[in-house]
Amino acid sequence: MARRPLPRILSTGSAQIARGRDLARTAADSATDVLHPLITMSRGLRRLAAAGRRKWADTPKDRRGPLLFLVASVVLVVALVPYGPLLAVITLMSAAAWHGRDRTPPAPAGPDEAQTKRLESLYEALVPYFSVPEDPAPLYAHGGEWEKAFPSYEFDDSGRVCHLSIHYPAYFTDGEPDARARIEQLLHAKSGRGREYRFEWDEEGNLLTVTVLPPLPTDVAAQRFVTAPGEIVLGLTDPAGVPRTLPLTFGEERRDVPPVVWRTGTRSTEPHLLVVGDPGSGTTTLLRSVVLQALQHGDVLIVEGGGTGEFACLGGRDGVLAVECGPAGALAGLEWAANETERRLIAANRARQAGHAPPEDTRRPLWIVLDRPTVLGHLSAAEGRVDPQSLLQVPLRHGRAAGVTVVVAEQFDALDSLSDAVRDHTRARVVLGPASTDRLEAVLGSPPRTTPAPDVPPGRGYARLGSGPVHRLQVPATPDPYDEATSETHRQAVLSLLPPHTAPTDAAPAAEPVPDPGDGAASGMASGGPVAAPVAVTAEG
Ligand SMILES: Nc1ncnc2c1ncn2[C@@H]1O[C@H](COP(=O)(O)OP(=O)(O)OP(=O)(O)O)[C@@H](O)[C@H]1O
Repeated sequence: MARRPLPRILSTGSAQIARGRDLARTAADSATDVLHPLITMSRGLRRLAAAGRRKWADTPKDRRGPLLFLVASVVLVVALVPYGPLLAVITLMSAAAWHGRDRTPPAPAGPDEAQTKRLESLYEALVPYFSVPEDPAPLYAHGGEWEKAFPSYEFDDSGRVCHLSIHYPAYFTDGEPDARARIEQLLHAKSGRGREYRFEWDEEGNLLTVTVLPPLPTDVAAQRFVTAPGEIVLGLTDPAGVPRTLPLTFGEERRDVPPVVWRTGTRSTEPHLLVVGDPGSGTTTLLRSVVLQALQHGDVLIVEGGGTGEFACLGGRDGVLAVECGPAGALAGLEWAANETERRLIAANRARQAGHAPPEDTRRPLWIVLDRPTVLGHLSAAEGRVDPQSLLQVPLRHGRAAGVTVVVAEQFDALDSLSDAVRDHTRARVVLGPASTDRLEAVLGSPPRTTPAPDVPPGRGYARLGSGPVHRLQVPATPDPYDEATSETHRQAVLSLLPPHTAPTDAAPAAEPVPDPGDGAASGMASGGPVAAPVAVTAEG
């Protein structure tokens, strides 16, 4: 069958639209040129009127009468003098033209002397990397023109480069990570250490863009985030990295900030999280923040290997199944969680086969949160018990389908002791604290596009969800409210997020939960869940 030609409107439409747009732009430019004096004068009249209004407002009330009289007299005299009104109009228009002139100072023509020196020094430093002797017209040569190599640049108030575009020759091996790393290190050192840089390589355009990143805000306190069920805010990041923002309160202020949101649940592609850091980097704080968010819609079992009672504030609260601090309690709790995962799977499977919706008691999300499980593994081995991590296999492998999420925090030096199941199934990753690029790559699977900063506040690091990009991260301050060093503002912020204490089911009075550093007895337990939660853990201790 012969193909019918496109209607004319479709084939020539875009050309006509483009021509029309050009005509409109030319007409607008000409009109602006012709009307320029008028625009200037009307702007001047507006400014004069505003000045008059200000003067009138500033004049004390008792002097307004004489002032009005003076103005009226001047108007009368001008009106009576020959050619007075004409002269007055000419004077007024001249004054308006003078006041309405464009007063924006002309942009500086180029960099000043010190800035030029910096750019020259950067250019010279790049010459050995971006030139080869065979190049007949090298873009980079000693004593060459840096203006051609750096099409755009910006300086901060301290006179250091904060943005730079760099053209490089097409033969530079920008696809090789080592070659890139050499250039990035050099630029980092020459542009000023102690700041974080982002390097964007445009391989098609042979253009490298270097941007200095402002520090992420550290004044974000724990608070309720506006998120959907199953979404967990890990922290804040750069605006360029994520598609959405969250309205957050900073004391009295409210600001929209870009968050790193981790989606959990049955549709999540990264159903479990691993957090790694050095001591004091803020891993426990991140876990506390995750637990407070998880408790909004689910039940949480907490296993604390550090034994410092940093989750004591959560003991005995609604939704907190147990806070376990020792090997015996941890093993009992994790065994229960593994059985519960299997039970949920079987129940959901049976319901599916019968053509029913999954039963109600399999739908409430269950969270298993472990802080430093390798310590418990060590203690368990000493007592001749199994490693608690071995009980995580089922929740890690089948948790996604059963609504069970596992969160593990561990220190760098114990990473080797993490089980294969933990390493294979935790596809959401966070690294906190100062870490070299190699360490970051080892945990996140990809280096960040930014240079790691040498000094970072607690809670600062990087996050990567699955195979997505590496984001800079600042965790909201969620300290232990029972810690004496915690400020009153932060204590109140965390306390306000805690669920209410679980109503006692027997006559025993509700006691304030105290972590038991001894044999692993549960420090605070409650049956907040719809199924037989590890109350047995409590009884067995
Ligand atoms: N995001 C944060 N914002 C502000 N302060 C934080 C943040 N994260 C942690 N801190 C502070 O840093 C200190 C250490 O935090 P945290 O206990 O969470 O670290 P950690 O990595 O678990 O180390 P450790 O295992 O030694 O306890 C605490 O005083 C805590 O209040």
